[in-house]
Order: sequence, then structure tokens, then C-alpha cells
Amino acid sequence: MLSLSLKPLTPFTSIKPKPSNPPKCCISERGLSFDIGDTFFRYESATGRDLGVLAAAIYKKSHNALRVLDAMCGCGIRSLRYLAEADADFVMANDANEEYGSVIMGNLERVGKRSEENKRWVVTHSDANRVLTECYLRRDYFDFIDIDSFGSDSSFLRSAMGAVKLDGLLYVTSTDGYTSGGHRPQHSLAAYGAYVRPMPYSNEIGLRMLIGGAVREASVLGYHVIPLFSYYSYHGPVFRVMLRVMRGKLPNNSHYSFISYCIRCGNSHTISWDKLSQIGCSCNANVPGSLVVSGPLWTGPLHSAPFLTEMLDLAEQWGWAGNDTGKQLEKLMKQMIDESDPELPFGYIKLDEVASRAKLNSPPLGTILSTLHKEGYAASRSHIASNAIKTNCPMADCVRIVKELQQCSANENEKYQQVVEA
Ligand SMILES: C[S@@+](CC[C@H](N)C(=O)[O-])C[C@H]1O[C@@H](n2cnc3c(N)ncnc32)[C@H](O)[C@@H]1O
Repeated sequence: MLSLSLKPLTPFTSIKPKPSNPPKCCISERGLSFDIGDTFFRYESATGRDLGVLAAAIYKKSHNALRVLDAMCGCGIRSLRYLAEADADFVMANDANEEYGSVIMGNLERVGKRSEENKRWVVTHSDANRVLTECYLRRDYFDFIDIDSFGSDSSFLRSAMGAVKLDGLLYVTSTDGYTSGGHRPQHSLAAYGAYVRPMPYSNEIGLRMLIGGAVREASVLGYHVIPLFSYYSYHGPVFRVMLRVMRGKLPNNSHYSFISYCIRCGNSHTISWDKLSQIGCSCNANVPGSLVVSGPLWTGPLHSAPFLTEMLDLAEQWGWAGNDTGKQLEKLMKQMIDESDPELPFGYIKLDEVASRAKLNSPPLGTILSTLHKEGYAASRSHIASNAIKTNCPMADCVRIVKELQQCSANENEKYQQVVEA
């Protein structure tokens, strides 16, 4: 059972771990062995952990310092990886559940027992908000804060923003897919300040809602955030965003605005704050209920291509591409880099939607992408949905392309048939 300690933070040395069963098993991730015991652990989150470790290591290289707060550490695998792989100078591994203490400590001891000489890590058991607020109050700021919560992490955003160093990194998570689907607009409004309605690219909305919520919390403190990468995984589902927290106001206000989707024509638009009173679609559909509007949320880039390129280079340097998991990670980062093309708008178009508007079967995704490129449109895959494309091509032209491709293949089939019959 989860026990939330409201005692002052206790240093690791004075924690008396409750006797627990021997570790259930010793497993390994990226060649590092660790125990999970009876803690919460998900194998499927390995990609999210890989991305976090790469980002932390890049931060360490550029700042020559890395103090990490792993606010909800479970068995401590992230803390262990930040120490062993990202070469963190110090990690505070916190989990509210005191019963995880011995497993976390056992895992962190793999990088060296804690002693008077070795104070590279500490284990605490407290509510994450309390830990973050106490760090802020004693001006003990961290370079990198990882908040791996269940559900929505919006209640930790403000305290995390106070405890992270300026120019530091905040790695936040949400597993709330229901809200991003637009099924609880009052909830998204309360949690992230965004009134979210059902839209065809709801999983991207989930990432944008999370970043938008962080933009809002940062602005309260006179800061702004820039997403370095945004990662959606259908295992959960999980929305993860790596944010750089910077001093001052958001340089580009148009990156925090509203979006509309027109059910009639299938096009989406961003709506700036000053145009809210003139909402409408370019197709001039005045059919009541045809326009769905969500926001305010993050409408700027989901990733920083230069930062992801550094991560990709580092993964290659570390030899991660040598196995299947590494290859998948490489493919993911390359897709994210493609998605960072500034010509590409927010959202994605599912090929099913294009096919249904064209009343035809959809041609292969690669064929549509190359046709869009030939016609001069920006287009890429989306790491979020394997059957979708990101493109600045209007829906009507996507439909035309699908029809033309279908016609082409019908003509070719006919010619082939004639050759066979002759
Ligand atoms: C998703 S799991 C963490 C998994 C871990 N980061 C990993 O990668 O394996 C969330 C953890 O947060 C802990 N937790 C839940 N609520 C908490 C709170 N308010 N403060 C601190 N820890 C909390 C749970 O005990 C659980 O271990």
C-alpha cells in the first residue's frame, strides 16, 4: 500500500528500510542489471527512459554538471541509469512508497555504496510535491527533474518549475489519454488550462496540452519552456515531454494558442488570441457544429531537431544501434527529426480519413508521401500514428492525390491485362 510520509525529508542514512522479500528478479536494461522486487516497474517504458538518459547526458556534457531529482523513482531504474550512463554528479531518488526503499538502495549501490566519501545519491520517501517544494524553499535547485507519474502530472508542474535550475530540464509524463481525447473538457481545463474537444489527432493534442500546461505554470514564475522532444507511446498510453526551462516570457506568443478542426472539409487551423472572435473555416461551412475548437495549448514545434540530432549521435557513439531495441529507438528519433520540419503544421492526417473522404482504399503511405513531396508540399510520417502523415497539403488536395494515384494504378492494371491477353 502507498504510504505518504509528511515527515521532514530524511537523509538516506537514517532511513531504516522495512525488511522486504528478497528481490523478485534481477533484470537488465541497456546492459545494466537491477532488481524490481515488489515495486512498480514497466518494461514498456524503456524507450522513455532511454530518451531521458540521452538528454541528461547531453546536458552534463554542455554544462559540466548534472544534479538529478527522480521524483517518482519506483525501483530506482532511472536514478541508476542517470548515475551510470549520464554520469550524474548527484541523484535524489524519491518514491512515496517506503516499502520500495531497500530495492532502490540495492539498485543504487551498484554504482557504489553510499558513505561519508560517496554522497552521489540519496533515497527519500515523501510526496513528490513536498520534496520539490522543500528543494525550492532551501534553494537546492536541480539541473534535471524527472516526474514519472500515473495519470496527469499537472499538479506537480508548478513545484517542479520552482525546483529546476534556469536552463535546466524537466521531464514530465501524463498517462491521461481520456482527457486528450476531448472526452473531459472540464478536466483538461482544470488540469492544463486547455478546453480540449475530440479531434482526429488526439494523441498529439495530449502532448500539446501537457506542454501548454507547462507554458502556463512557467509564465506564473516569469519563465517559459521550450520542448526538446515530445514522445507518445501507445503502451499506457504515455505522453512524455522534455522541456528546457528558461527565464523570461515566451518569445513567440503564437506558439500558445487555439486550434480548430472543420469536420466538413477536414482542415485544421491555428487561431491566434486576437482572432478568437472571428473563428470560421476557409471552406466557409456555416453548418452548426462543424467547427471544433480546442485550446489554448502549445502550437509550436514538438521537438528541437538540433537537440534530437545530438541525442541520435550519442546513441550511435554508445553503440545502442547494435540491437533491435536500439534500432527502434534510432528510427523513432529520426522520425521525430523529420516531424520537426518548420513547414509542417500541428496535427496529423490519418490515411483512413483521406480514404474515406475519397471513397477509395488508401494507397501505401510511402506513395502518398513521395507524391506530396513531388508536388512541393512538406510531408512526413508521424511517430504518434503509424497510419498518418503530417503535411501542409490541404485535405481536398490529399483526397485528389489519393484519387489520382488510384486512377494511375487502375490504368496500369488495364495495360497489364491487355499485354497478358495479347
Ligand atoms: C510510474 S511509477 C514510476 C516508475 C519509474 N519511474 C520507472 O521508470 O520504472 C510511479 C511511482 O510514483 C510513486 N508515487 C505515486 N504517487 C506519488 C507521490 N505523490 N509522490 C511520490 N511518489 C509517488 C509510486 O509509488 C510509483 O512507484
